[in-house]
Amino acid sequence: MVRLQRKIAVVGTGYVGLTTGACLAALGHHVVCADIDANKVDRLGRGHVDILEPGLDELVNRGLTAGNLEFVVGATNAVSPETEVLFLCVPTPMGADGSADLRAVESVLAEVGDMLPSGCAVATKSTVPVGTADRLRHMVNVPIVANPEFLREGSAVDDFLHPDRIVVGSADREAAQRVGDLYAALQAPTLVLDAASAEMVKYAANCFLAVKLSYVNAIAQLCDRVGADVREVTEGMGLDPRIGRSFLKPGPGWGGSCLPKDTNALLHVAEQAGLDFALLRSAIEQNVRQQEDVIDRIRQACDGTVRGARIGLLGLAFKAGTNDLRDSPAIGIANALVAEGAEITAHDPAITGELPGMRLVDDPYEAVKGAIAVVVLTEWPEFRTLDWTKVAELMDGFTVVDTRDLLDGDDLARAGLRWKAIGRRC
Ligand SMILES: NC(=O)c1ccc[n+]([C@@H]2O[C@H](COP(=O)([O-])OP(=O)(O)OC[C@H]3O[C@@H](n4cnc5c(N)ncnc54)[C@H](O)[C@@H]3O)[C@@H](O)[C@H]2O)c1
Ligand SMILES: O=c1ccn([C@@H]2O[C@H](COP(=O)(O)OP(=O)(O)O[C@H]3O[C@H](CO)[C@@H](O)[C@H](O)[C@H]3O)[C@@H](O)[C@H]2O)c(=O)[nH]1
Repeated sequence: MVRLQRKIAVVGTGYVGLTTGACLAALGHHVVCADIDANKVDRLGRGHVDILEPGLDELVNRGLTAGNLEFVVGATNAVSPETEVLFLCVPTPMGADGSADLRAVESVLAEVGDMLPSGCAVATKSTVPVGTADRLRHMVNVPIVANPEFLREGSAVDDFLHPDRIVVGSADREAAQRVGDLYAALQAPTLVLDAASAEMVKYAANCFLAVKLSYVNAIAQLCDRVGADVREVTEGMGLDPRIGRSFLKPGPGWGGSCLPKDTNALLHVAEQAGLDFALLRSAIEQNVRQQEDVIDRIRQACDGTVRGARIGLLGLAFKAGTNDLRDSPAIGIANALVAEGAEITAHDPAITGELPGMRLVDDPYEAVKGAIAVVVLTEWPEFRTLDWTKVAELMDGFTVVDTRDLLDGDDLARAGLRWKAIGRRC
């Protein structure tokens, strides 16, 4: 029997909102989740989860069955006189000038601003620029608490239930503490800060990760030029606990729904504050160069031009374990190849349907058939165990560009294929 604890409203049922709602319900709270997308609400209400997140489906269905997780259309329908915390989990996409677009956040606050009961708090889980909680305080009759979320796609439920830290920040410390208390069962270190610092933690963390990746991607490029092996180099770096082993894997560039928009948003915040954040700008520029470098490697694999060349792509999601294509480097690279006249056939185990400009197939061997070059763009483990002799027979060329350093070069060599990985001796 679920012990009903606090009455929570969650607005936005995407990666963050649905995970938050389902996990808080699993912790015993009564949660009402709202979305503007009536079709999504209808499906969720019947237990259908459309995003790929291990464990989420089960938690949603458990909450529905227990009766402490509900789905409604529209933020106002999630609010009741008993609501204690309203979580904002709506998108904050990148605006034309790089800044975070806060229209969804503002529109929800405008909708519910007057109807929140006293004693309630609004918690922003959406990633919002520093100063947002203070700037929007006038829109609601209750305190706003910045409560950034650090979950990763593909491990959202596990990350939510086993967080490294809980960060809450507000001008009203008592309200911040109340929001922090919701997570008490998780026994995570909890930082109670002012709102600006809490908002800054989120950007500072994501941008640090992006800088780290741009750095390691540049090191991989350099390894290629000087004859070093980036896998050995990063192993040597990662053993230093001040550096750490994670986020040291070179790739086709970092992507996804967060890092690209959050780096641009922080750059914009810095510009507004009169700071030339050259380091961050440079990390963003390196990321563009990384993708251009991959395209160049593909051109070389096709004897200098991709015009008219059949290219097989393995992986389209921005990383393995998700079906999210938002700001995926693989999509950027595929589109650039299409624009140069390549004929693209792509396979991703998590993606079905149609994508503009390319043929999407549900069999990896179909994707490589007749290809001059094959390119691994997402590190799905199943690509590692493909029958490379069969791949070699199906291909018209013999180069496999492995942007994730996923494959075993010896396996490919035995099949008569040429393996090209960034920064690896091959
Ligand atoms: N995706 C992540 O891994 C992640 C992690 C941490 C933080 N964040 C941040 O969380 C926020 C949400 O990200 P997401 O990936 O969950 O987005 P998402 O696009 O997956 O989901 C957002 C949901 O909000 C709904 N929505 C939009 N406007 C609405 C409104 N006015 N009223 C009610 N619902 C509305 C949409 O229909 C959608 O279902 C962003 O600010 C993002 O930066 C995302
Ligand atoms: O060693 C690595 C690690 C990651 N990546 C790439 O970096 C990008 C981001 O990966 P990841 O951070 O795992 O994805 P997200 O799910 O977008 O999570 C980030 O963005 C979220 C939204 O803000 C935060 O909550 C998370 O803490 C933060 O890790 C992807 O393109 C990955 O392929 C690499 O190339 N090499």
